[in-house]
This record gives sequence, C-alpha cells and structure tokens, in this order.
Amino acid sequence: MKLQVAIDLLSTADALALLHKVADHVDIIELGTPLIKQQGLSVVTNVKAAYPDKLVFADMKTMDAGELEAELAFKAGADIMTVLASAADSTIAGAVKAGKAHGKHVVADMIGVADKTTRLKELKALGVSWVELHAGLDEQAQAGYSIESLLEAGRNADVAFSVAGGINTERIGAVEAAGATIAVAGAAIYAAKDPAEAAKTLRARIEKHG
Ligand SMILES: O=C([C@H](O)CO)[C@H](O)[C@H](O)COP(=O)(O)O
Repeated sequence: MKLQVAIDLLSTADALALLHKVADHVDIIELGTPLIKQQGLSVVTNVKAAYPDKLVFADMKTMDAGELEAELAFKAGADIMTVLASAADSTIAGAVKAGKAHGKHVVADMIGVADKTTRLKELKALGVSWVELHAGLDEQAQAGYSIESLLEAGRNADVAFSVAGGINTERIGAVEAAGATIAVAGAAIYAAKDPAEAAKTLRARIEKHG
C-alpha cells in the first residue's frame, strides 16, 4: 500500500517546508483543495518542480466542467486530479478524457455519496483510475465518526481504491487490511509535532503489515 500525504496548509511556502521534512517517507504528494483555492494552480507547478520524481495529486474536487478543470490541473503539472463522484457522469467522463489525453490519472472522490455500492460500479465503467473512499474534515468532526463505513465499502469494491478520513497510526493497519492501494493521511502528518516522525511511523506500520 502506498502512502499519500494530504497537505491542507494554506501557503506554498508552508507546503514546501512540510515536504522538506516528509517527502522521503511518502509516495504521493496531495495538494489539498483549500491550498489550491488559496494559492491557485501555481502551487501544483511549484511543488512538481521541487519534487519531479514524486506523483503530485491536485485535489481539485471538480463538480462541473470536468474536461476543462482536469486540463488545467494537468497543464499545471499534476499527475493525478480529483473529480467528485457525485458529479454528473458527463463531468467525470470529461475529466477521464483529459486524463487519457495527458497520460495522467483521474480519481473520483466519494465524499458525500450515500449509495456507495451503485456509484462504485458506475465509476469503474466511467474509467477513473481509482476511487477515493473519503470522509471529509466536516464529517470527521461529527460525533461518533468512524472510518468503518469507508472500509466496508472498500471490502466490497470491485475497483481500486484509496481511503481518506482521519487516517492515523491506529487506523492505518485496518485500511491496508481492507484492501486499499493507497492510504491518505493529512492532519496526522501536517499537524503532528514532528511531521517527519509521523510520516515515518505511518510508513513503518504499512511495512509491518506487508
Ligand atoms: O481531502 C481532504 C479534505 O476534504 C480537505 O481538503 C483531506 O485532505 C483528507 O480528508 C485527508 O486529510 P485527513 O482526513 O486530515 O487525514
């Protein structure tokens, strides 16, 4: 299983400072939606220039104009961009078309999708590279939040998936056991006292589970 760091900081300088500490321990660098909204797509270009050998993931959360927004992300240097799974099929198909034209990946973010089983099948047919089973920051803040419903959807999925939603050292083993190909960790790394140590520990948990 690969490790993706989600950077939900608000400046390119802070993102680069964090990456200086953690890049060696992660496979995929995600530039979070708030970061892209604050800095624009220049943050994607700057991070890709600094880390050309890493996969750079632009968390666009595109809801409309799929082909256009995917084009913008890929032209800025992203290797992977996200479209919302709740968007119209035509939006997702447009993003996938741009992904194919650029030889890059489009990921469908399942945030807010209630009927996961049906949508997962449709997304596979639409040709996304993988789906992200995701509970966003607001959902995580609700009382009684559990990652289990994401893992259950993953166990039953017939498509490659990543998981995002408060992954930490306690939860990452269950994420891998559910069959995820990528674990996404945001706050567990960027908000840690020692981000390098946090990323290293998450990586070690993955290696321990094989
Ligand atoms: O995608 C995310 C969220 O919608 C804000 O942009 C997070 O990056 C994702 O949830 C991973 O972060 P953590 O949940 O803090 O691990």
